[in-house]
Amino acid sequence: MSVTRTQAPEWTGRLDPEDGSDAIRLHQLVTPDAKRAVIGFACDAGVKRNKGRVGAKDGPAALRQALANLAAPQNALAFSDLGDVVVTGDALEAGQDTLANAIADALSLHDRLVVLGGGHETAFASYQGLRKRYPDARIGILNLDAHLDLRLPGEAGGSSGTPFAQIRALDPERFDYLCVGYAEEANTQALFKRAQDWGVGLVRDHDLISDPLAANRAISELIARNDRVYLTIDIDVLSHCQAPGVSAPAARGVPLATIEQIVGFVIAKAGDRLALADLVELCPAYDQDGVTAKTAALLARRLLMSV
Ligand SMILES: N=CN[C@@H](CCC(=O)O)C(=O)O
Ligand SMILES: [Mn+2]
Ligand SMILES: [Mn+2]
Repeated sequence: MSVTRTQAPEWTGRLDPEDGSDAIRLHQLVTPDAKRAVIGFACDAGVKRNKGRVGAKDGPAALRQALANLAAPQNALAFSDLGDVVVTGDALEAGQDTLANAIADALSLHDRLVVLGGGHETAFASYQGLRKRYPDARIGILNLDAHLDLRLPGEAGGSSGTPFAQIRALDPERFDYLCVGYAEEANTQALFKRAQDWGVGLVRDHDLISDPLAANRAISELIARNDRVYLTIDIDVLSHCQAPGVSAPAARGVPLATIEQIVGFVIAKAGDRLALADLVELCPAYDQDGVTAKTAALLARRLLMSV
């Protein structure tokens, strides 16, 4: 049972020199001390404690691989790779502490950091890292997820199902949480009751299917009343066709184009206030043709490359 930091791997991928200097892919943009950065959280402990199917520990490597060959956009931005925090066995709390400290340090050097999970226990570390960097800020939490993840920690402690209850326990007065894309049948009434008691904003998957812009007003309001926005994307918010490689695939899910629209909207509205985002629950062992990693990489690319 231990926590280690590993160096960033070397990024490699396809090269197209015959097409000239504009034929750039993301692996060619990785450089130290860039404004944007990624860091990985290689951890199975949260999903294991939550009785899910494990494999999220391999998420960061699969995401890097899927990112590497994506084409760079016009006006591409360089980004840094800060390596991984690796949790072996059940050392979840120590891993979350290490990641939170790494995030707080990174946010003084980089203007946007994208954390590659890990299960949704990543979020408890992400939030604490952002809070350490900005102790006095009002932080709005936007979670794109089929699940509310408001379970209470059990005897073993937190898990991938508890991050937002744990965040609230740190400071109930300042808790400001909006969950977008939840599936009614994937959350018990106990969790909905808790969400109501804690003033959680909710936008249902069905509402986003009939109107892709259904969450935009609630998102605008969240951004307007906070100094910082923490965006956390649980890839199981998408349908199992788009995201089979997760612990808990969604039978229905929100369409990818709608999630892309939402991420673009958050970036445009929040600007510099969106300093931290994470992508969680990718489980490569169940990922047919790497489609889930490719999907998650589209979202990570947008977060890294957009101003
Ligand atoms: N990260 C959270 N996951 C879901 C998992 C549900 C399931 O395994 O079916 C939750 O706890 O609600
Ligand atoms: Mn989740
Ligand atoms: Mn989920």
